[in-house]
Amino acid sequence: MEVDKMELFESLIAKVKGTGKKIVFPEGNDERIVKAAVRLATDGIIEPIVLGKTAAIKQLAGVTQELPATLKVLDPATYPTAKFEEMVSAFVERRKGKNTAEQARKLLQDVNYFGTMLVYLGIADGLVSGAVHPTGDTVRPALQIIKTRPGVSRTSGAFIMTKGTERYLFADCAINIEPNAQELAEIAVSSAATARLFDIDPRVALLSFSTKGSAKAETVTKVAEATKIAHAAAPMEKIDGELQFDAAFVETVARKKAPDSEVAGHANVFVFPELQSGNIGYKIAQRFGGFEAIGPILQGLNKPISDLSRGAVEEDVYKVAIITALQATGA
Ligand SMILES: CC(C)(COP(=O)(O)OP(=O)(O)OC[C@H]1O[C@@H](n2cnc3c(N)ncnc32)[C@H](O)[C@@H]1OP(=O)(O)O)[C@@H](O)C(=O)NCCC(=O)NCCS
Ligand SMILES: CC(=O)OP(=O)(O)O
Repeated sequence: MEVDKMELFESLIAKVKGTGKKIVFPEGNDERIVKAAVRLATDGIIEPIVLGKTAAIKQLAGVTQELPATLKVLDPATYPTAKFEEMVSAFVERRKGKNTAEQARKLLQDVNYFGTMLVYLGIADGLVSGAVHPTGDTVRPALQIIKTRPGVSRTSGAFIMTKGTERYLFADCAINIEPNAQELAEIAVSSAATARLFDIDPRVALLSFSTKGSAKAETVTKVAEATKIAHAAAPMEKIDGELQFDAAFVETVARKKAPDSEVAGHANVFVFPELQSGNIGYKIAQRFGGFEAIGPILQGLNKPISDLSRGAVEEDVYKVAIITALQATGA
C-alpha cells in the first residue's frame, strides 16, 4: 500500500513501532485509559507507564493473567523516598523560586504533576491524560515544568479531524481563551508544522466572520493582523486570513469572496480566532459532521504532553498516545 493511501493511523503506527517510546498515563484509575494502555503494549506500539496499583489496573482492564511485559505500573504512593526527593529538588529548581520544596511535595501528590515530572526527568518520553481531569488541571503542570520550545511563547491545542479520506487540522480548540494577534499568528505557524505530522501539505486559514475586510470589528482586525504577523514569521507557509469558513473551504465561494487567495477554497488547516469558537467548532464537526476528532495535540512544548476530552473513548486514548509517541520521535 502506498504511504499516502494508507489509513492514517497505519502509517503513524509504522513510524512509532519499534522506537520503544515510553508514554505515561497518570489516570490508571480509568477503564478507557488502562484498556488502551494494555492494547498499545500488546500491539507493541509503545511501552506504557500506568500510574496506579497493579491489582486495580488488571481488574479495570479485564486482564486475568499477567499484564503485558512492556507495560510498567508505577504507584506514586510507594515511589522510593530518595527518588521522590530527587523529583522535588528538580521541580523546585525548574520553578526558579516560584514553589518551595514543601509546595512541590504537595503538588507532586497530584498524578498529573507526578507524571509530568517523569517526562521532565526523561523517565517517560511523553504523557497522555485528561480522560478524567479537565484540561486546565491536565496541562498546567506541563506549562509550568515542560514549558514551550524556544521561539514559541504559547502552547495551543490542535485536533486532527478525519472522515474517510478527508483530513484537516483545527486549532486552537483547547488552551488560549482569548489569544492576541501575535499569539494567534504563532498558533497558525505551529499548526502548519503539526499538520505535516499527518502528511497534510498545510494551507492555513485564519477564520473569522469576515472575509478580506467584508466586515469591520476589532475582532476582525485582530485576525487580519495575525495573518500579517504569521506571513512575516513564516513567509514560506501558505497562510491566509481573515476568511469566513465558507470562503476558506468552498472553491465556488472562495472565487467570489477571496479570488486572489491561494488558500481560500483549499484550506486544510483551520485556525479559530479564540477558544469559544475553536472548541465549539471542533465538537460540531465531530458530533454533527461525523468527523473523528483526535486530540487536543499540544503544540510547541519542549516534550510531548497530550490532553484528552473527558468525552474520549478507549480508541481516542489509543490514537492520542500514538500521536504523542510520534511527537516524541521528533518527527
Ligand atoms: C491553560 C490554562 C489552564 C492556563 O491557565 P492558568 O493555570 O490559570 O495559567 P496561569 O496564567 O496561572 O499560568 C500558569 C503558568 O502557565 C504558563 N502558561 C499559561 N498559558 C500558557 C500557554 N498557552 N502556553 C504556555 N504557557 C502558558 C504561564 O506562563 C505560567 O507559567 P509560570 O507559572 O512558569 O509563570 C488556561 O488558559 C485555561 O483554563 N484554558 C482553557 C482550558 C479549557 O478549559 N479548554 C477547554 C476544554 S479543552
Ligand atoms: C478538549 C475538550 O473540550 O476537553 P473536555 O471535553 O474534557 O472539556
